[in-house]
Amino acid sequence: MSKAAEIDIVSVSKIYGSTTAVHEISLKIPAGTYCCLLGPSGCGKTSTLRMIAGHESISTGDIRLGNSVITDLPPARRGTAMMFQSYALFPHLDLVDNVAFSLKMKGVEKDERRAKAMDMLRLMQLEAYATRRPAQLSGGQQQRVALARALITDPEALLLDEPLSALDPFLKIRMRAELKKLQTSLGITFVHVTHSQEEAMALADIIVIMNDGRIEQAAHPRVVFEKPATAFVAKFMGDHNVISGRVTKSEGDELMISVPAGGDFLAIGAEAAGLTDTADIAVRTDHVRVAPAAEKGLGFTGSVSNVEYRGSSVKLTVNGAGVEDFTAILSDKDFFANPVKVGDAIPLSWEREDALVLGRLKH
Ligand SMILES: Nc1ncnc2c1ncn2[C@@H]1O[C@H](COP(=O)(O)OP(=O)(O)OP(=O)(O)O)[C@@H](O)[C@H]1O
Repeated sequence: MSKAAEIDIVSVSKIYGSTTAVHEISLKIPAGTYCCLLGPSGCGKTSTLRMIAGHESISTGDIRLGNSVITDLPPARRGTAMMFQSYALFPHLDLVDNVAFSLKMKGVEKDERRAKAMDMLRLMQLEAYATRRPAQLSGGQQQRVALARALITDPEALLLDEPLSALDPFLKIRMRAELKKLQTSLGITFVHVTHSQEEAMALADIIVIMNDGRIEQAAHPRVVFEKPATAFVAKFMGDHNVISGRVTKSEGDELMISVPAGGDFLAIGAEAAGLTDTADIAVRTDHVRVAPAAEKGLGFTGSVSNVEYRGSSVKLTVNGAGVEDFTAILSDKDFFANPVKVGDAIPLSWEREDALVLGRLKH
């Protein structure tokens, strides 16, 4: 296998006619990283991946792989390989010929390319199926053939477009673990497009959250979860309540907002200093307690609108203080020690460090 390479995306845009699908994004993906591009449908993930692969031209900006600028190189000369959502296997060829295909295109002589294809099939634990055709394999096995076919070119970076989406939920989780193991053992850079938060959290060293052609945050999953950079990230990743209001006090990293026709809420964060007009704050759903607030701005009293039992936890939805559909996730133990029902008025509160000031993207 060849060495991993850093991918450096510098002010890259993608414009299709009158649609700007990607707006001047910049991103460094360190060599050997498992990177997930995550976001809702139409946010520009696939366009970004296809520009790295060379299947889509770059409207403005540059992409580097290791020390080379690959912006204008054809896909086969970039040092990248792409695995497609549909796997794109040839139905009439057996596995060896499917896997060896790109070497045949490069003019590699038959014995050599078949030997290399067998090595790849062995790596994917598919050597016993070498003479089968794709239709004679399960979904998970087909996915491994597609991986073998992409990896036979010794890429410095493997690009995967929704690689798990065709699999049933059980297989999805198994293949997810296999992808991670493969990336760790090969040590090459993986860039994986997904719209699943759970998939990205499970796999990535870096999650890149995209919205409307822009990067909202690029960070380790734990950072994204604990310190969402923007209201979009906090809402998209879930597990946070986002409260928006008018700034009434901003001192150092502390901020107080007032919700229209509602309560006042306190939050902390370095972004506080720059916000003078309106601001968004995030409150962790799993750190909310059913108890009066110890300090002004760290809670409110509301009416329970929904109670959802989830096994180890219970999800409460509460409206009050000008805030709608505020979520509190309680452990089953805490909930059943003091159960509440729809229509009850309850106090909710949290600690200072559980309310964060969110930043805003500069457009
Ligand atoms: N060939 C094209 N011509 C015109 N517009 C396009 C083309 N490909 C994509 N777009 C538009 O660019 C935007 C981004 O599309 P893209 O496929 O990159 O998003 P995505 O995040 O991968 O979405 P999905 O998860 O649905 O695949 C969308 O508005 C889409 O309609």
